[in-house]
Amino acid sequence: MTNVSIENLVKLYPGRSVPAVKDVSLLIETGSLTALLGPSACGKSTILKMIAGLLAPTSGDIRFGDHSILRLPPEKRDAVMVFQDHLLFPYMTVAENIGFGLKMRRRPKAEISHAVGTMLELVKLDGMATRKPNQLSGGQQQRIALARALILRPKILLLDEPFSSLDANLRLEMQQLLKSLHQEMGMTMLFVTHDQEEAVALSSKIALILDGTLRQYADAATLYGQPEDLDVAKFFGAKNFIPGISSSGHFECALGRLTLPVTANSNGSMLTFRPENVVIGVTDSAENSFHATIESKKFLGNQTQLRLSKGGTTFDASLPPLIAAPLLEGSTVSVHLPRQSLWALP
Ligand SMILES: Nc1ncnc2c1ncn2[C@@H]1O[C@H](COP(=O)(O)OP(=O)(O)OP(=O)(O)O)[C@@H](O)[C@H]1O
Repeated sequence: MTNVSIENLVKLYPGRSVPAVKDVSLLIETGSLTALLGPSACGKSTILKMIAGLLAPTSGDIRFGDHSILRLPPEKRDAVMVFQDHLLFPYMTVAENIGFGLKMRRRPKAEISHAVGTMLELVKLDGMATRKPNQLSGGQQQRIALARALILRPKILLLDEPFSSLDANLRLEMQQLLKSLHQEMGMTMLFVTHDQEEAVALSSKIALILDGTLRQYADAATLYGQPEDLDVAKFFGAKNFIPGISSSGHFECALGRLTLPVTANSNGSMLTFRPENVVIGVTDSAENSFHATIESKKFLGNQTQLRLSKGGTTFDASLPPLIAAPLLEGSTVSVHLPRQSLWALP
C-alpha cells in the first residue's frame, strides 16, 4: 500500500490567463477516505483528472509512494475514476459491465466470474447480473459503476461527485454504502464534492479548495472549530464575526475581554463562534459570561435563531425551539461563550 502525494500541482488550460489549479500539494494517506471539497469551478475535477491521467499538469508532480506516475498512461496508473453520470455500457449486462476491466486485462473467465459475484454482493445487487443498465434505477446504475471500478482494486479510487444526480434519500444510502465499502476493502479513496455535509459525513480528512488553491486540509472538527481564515470559516457556515484584538490568551472586543482556548491564534483580529455553541440562561461559569439583549427571534423548524446585541455589536445563537419558547424579543438574557467554542481568525 502506498501514499499518494500531490506536489505543487498547477494546471493552466490553454487560452486561459489564470490557472484552474494553483500550486496544490496534498498527501493522501493509504487507506484513507478523503474529500476534495469546494464550490463549482474551483478546480476539483481538474485535480482528479490529473491523478487519473486524463489531463497533464502544467507543472508539479503526482507520486504513488516514491514513484512519479506522470509518465504513465491512464490504464497503467492504478487510479480508477467513477463519474457522476455513470457511463455504463448499455448493450452489456450488469455482470459484463462489472467484469469489463478484468476482461480487458485478460484475466481468466473463472476469476472474472468469481470477482463479479463478490462485487454484486458487496454493492447489494446480487440477482441482477443478467439485467441491462436501462432495466435499473439511477441508484442501482451508480452501484454498478462503483462495482466496475472497485473490482480492479486500484491503488486509489477517484470519485467525481458520484452521487450528485441522486435524490436526497438515495444519496444518503449511497454514502453509507461507500463508507462501508471503504471499511471492508480498506482502499484509498478520494472523492470530489461541493457539498460540505457530504464531505463531513464521509471522509476522515477534507481538503478545501477555493479558487484553485488548497486553503485548509484537516478533519471536519478542525475545519468547523479552527478554520485558518475567514473564507474557510464562511465556507463551513460560521456566522458570528466580531472584530477585536487577541493578546495573551484573551480577545478584547465589544463583548468584553473573553478568554480564548490555549490553541487559539495569538495574532487574531476577528473572533468567531458558532451559534449552536452559545449558552443562554443560567451558567455556573463567570468566565466569558455577560448579558445581552434579544433583538429578534426566528423559528426555523428544528431550531430557533436568536439575534442578540451587546455593546453595539450583534451575534446569533441557535437553541432548541422548546428552550427558546419562553425567551421574549427585547428581554435581557445571560450569555455564556464556552472558551473551547471561541476561535480567533488572523
Ligand atoms: N478543458 C478546459 N478548458 C478550459 N478551461 C477549463 C477546462 N475544463 C475546466 N476548465 C475551467 O477550469 C476551472 C476549474 O474547473 P473544474 O471542472 O476543475 O472545477 P470543479 O471544481 O470540478 O467544478 P464543478 O464542481 O462545477 O464540476 C473552471 O473555471 C473551468 O471553467
